[in-house]
Amino acid sequence: MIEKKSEALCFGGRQQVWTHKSEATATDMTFGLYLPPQAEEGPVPVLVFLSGLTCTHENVITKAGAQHYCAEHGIALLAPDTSPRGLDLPGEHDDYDFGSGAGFYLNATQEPWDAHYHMARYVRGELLDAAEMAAPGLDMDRVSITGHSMGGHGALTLALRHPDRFKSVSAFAPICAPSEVPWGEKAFSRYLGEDRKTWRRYDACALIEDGARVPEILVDQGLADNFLDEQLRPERLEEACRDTGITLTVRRQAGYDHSYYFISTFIGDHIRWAAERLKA
Ligand SMILES: N[C@@H](CCC(=O)N[C@@H](CS)C(=O)NCC(=O)O)C(=O)O
Repeated sequence: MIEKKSEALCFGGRQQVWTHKSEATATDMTFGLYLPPQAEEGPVPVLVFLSGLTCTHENVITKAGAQHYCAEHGIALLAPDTSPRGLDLPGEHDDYDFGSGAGFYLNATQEPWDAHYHMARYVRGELLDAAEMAAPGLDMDRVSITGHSMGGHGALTLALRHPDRFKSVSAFAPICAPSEVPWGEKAFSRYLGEDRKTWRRYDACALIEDGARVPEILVDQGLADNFLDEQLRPERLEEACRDTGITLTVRRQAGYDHSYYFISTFIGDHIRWAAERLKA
């Protein structure tokens, strides 16, 4: 069952919000879906945007200014939530970087998180199925992925793990090596347990070191981002990609911070980059 919660006209297209029941999370899930004007005429490709810590489906659809570029290129934007909602697991709402708003796009194996926190499975499967149900005009053979911070980590790891599913991947200020930084160590040890070997499939650098490949990656990173050195570490991704055949472009943007002001400045480039690959 899927229910439309809202719809508004935006740059000639439709910005919608939908809610549906998810088996992966065993909760209701909400997502934003922007249908560009071209969706009235025929199937359009889809760009998934995964948001960062503390976000819901709403941040990117209200703050990134993406709809203008999606309308220009005839691309739908699919924006899921960042965690299951409506639960009250022990400690779930205590910290901004763990639990609600911080699902880390993985499949938890540790109690009590393993009953609900399956955001990797959700994004890869049910989210795409629900979007297709919401808008049968979407071309689900042409799907790309991008994201911000924790969502950049999600985009990189999902694309590396499912290179046939996603036609391209890019990221804004991604957590490049979560196993090696405080945000990732905290989340992974609680969701996945203390055995660090199990963390590797949710760490972009480890996945590449273990042989996962995508043809190319675009990253934008603000140099005035407070989280750059402690949490994000784009230089680790550059190291991991060296001599692998992956064409990595990291654009270091002087003066930009971690916020949606940074994202809205460069979102047009990421949508165009995805459009070129979705339409190739
Ligand atoms: N300590 C910060 C960290 C959270 C943060 O910066 N979140 C980023 C993603 S990692 C974000 O997109 N926040 C929501 C927004 O700016 O709209 C806070 O709680 O606001």
